[in-house]
Order: sequence, then structure tokens, then C-alpha cells
Amino acid sequence: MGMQDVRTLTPQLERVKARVQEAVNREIQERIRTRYGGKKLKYQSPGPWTPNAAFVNCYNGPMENVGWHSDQLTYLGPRPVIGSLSLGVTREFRVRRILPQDDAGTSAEARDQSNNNNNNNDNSNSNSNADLTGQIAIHLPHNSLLVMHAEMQEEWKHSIAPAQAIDPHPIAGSRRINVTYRHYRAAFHPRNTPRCPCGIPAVLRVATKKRENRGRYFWMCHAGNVPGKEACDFFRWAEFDEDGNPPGVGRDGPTEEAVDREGTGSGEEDEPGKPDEGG
Ligand SMILES: O=C(O)CCC(=O)C(=O)O
Ligand SMILES: [Fe+2]
Repeated sequence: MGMQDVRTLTPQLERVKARVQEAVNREIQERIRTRYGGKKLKYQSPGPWTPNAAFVNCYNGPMENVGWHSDQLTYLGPRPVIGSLSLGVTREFRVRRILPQDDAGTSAEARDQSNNNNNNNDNSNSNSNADLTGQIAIHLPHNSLLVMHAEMQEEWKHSIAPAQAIDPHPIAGSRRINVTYRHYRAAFHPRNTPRCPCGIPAVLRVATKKRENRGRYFWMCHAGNVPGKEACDFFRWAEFDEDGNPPGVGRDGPTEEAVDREGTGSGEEDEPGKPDEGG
């Protein structure tokens, strides 16, 4: 998957966007009420979710798949919500919790403890749905909407597994099309985010490995993910306010138009080799 082909939303995708937006906002409110104890997560964007970009993937046949990953936070900011529409052939979406290294081999209870800052009770519930490897499989039929809530990209990984066999769809044949609606935050446009000495915008990540740093955000050199570029050792902890904005971004901060005018550009990373999280 790359970002070579960036276009404006078609009129049809605009119409669909309005419906996805309505449904996702309803789900966010429901989740805040029933899972987050009545209040949004720390760093989650306040107010209605308003997608301004969509990624489209086509899985042309049962073998095409996407490996385990989390979607990059770099342009979305912390705690992003993503609305994911499925069309055509039903495929299996798998999710699993990111297991912190220093918790490996400890009890599920200890892991739950480490995720308590969310106030949610997902941990034990979802574990009961998981198989022995901790994976949860969700079937995504034609015309279904999957909501990846605010904790998803930072505490879980997801994948689309290759399929042994599929039921052909009357229109799509053996294909599945996935449209993920996302909100690119103006404050996270590359012109507003740290640049490392090697000259390209840094990527935003969250620490998951060391217990003492878990949940902290940091910027690091992106060159390691760019073919032919050598990574430098740029690293900087990131601080955000309650709503997930970097310091200095308020009402006078970058506008939404700033994001809409320019290509967004992103990439996914597949189990990236992550250097030590900066002590
Ligand atoms: O096809 C899907 O449902 C998920 C695709 C995905 O994970 C992505 O585009 O980042
Ligand atoms: Fe993804």
C-alpha cells in the first residue's frame, strides 16, 4: 500500500462519508457512556468526529491480505477514531492486543492493570473472545461498518488474514473493497510537526515496551521506513494537552483548510523494527 494515488473524494464517497460520520459519532458517544465512564479518553479529540480523508484498499482475491499493524498516528494524532467500510466479499479482520515486552509471561490481570488508564473494561471481555494466540476474528460482510475506537491504534494491532476460500459477491466477484475514513488533524500536518536533521518529517509513535514509558508519545526519524534512506537517531518525547493537541496549538493554531488543501500522505508500517524508546 502506498500513497501514490491521492484524489479528492468522489461525490459518492462524499455521500457515504456523511452516513459514516453520523454512525461513527453515535458509536463514539455510546462508547463514552458505556465504556469510558462518561468521559472521552485523555488525548482523544473532543467534539464530533469529522473525517477529511479516506484510504481505499482493494483485496483482489482471497490471498491478498494485510499483515499485523497499527495505523500510523503521525497525521491523525493521538487516540484517533477510524470508520472502516467493507464492500464486496466478506473477509476476516483480526485484532490482537499489543503485548508489552516486560509483561510477557505475566498474568492477564497484570496486563489489564497496565491498561487501566483507559477506564475501560475491554480487557477481560475481549480476552474471552480471543483464541489461544490472543487473536479475535471479526467477519466483515458487504456494507458493514467497523469502528476503530480511540484506543485501537495504540493498544491493538489488526490485520486482514488471507482466506482459504471466499464466497464470491454478485457484483464484486472475488474482490473486497475497504474504505477507511479518517480525520487528519491540522496540528499534525507535516509542516507543523518536528523535522529531523535528515530533513523529513518525523513520525509519531506511542511507547509500548518499557513499563515506565508506556503510553508516552514520541517523535522519531522516519527514514528507517523509507527505502534508500538511512535512519538518523532523531528522537523527541511529545507532550499533548488533554485534547491531544501539541503545545501552542489553540484557537489560533493551524486551520483545517491547511490540511484539506494539501495531500496528506501516509504509510502503514508492518511490525516496524523499533529502536529503543529513548531511555
Ligand atoms: O481492509 C481492512 O479492513 C483494513 C485495512 C487496514 O488495516 C488499513 O488500511 O490500514
Ligand atoms: Fe490498518
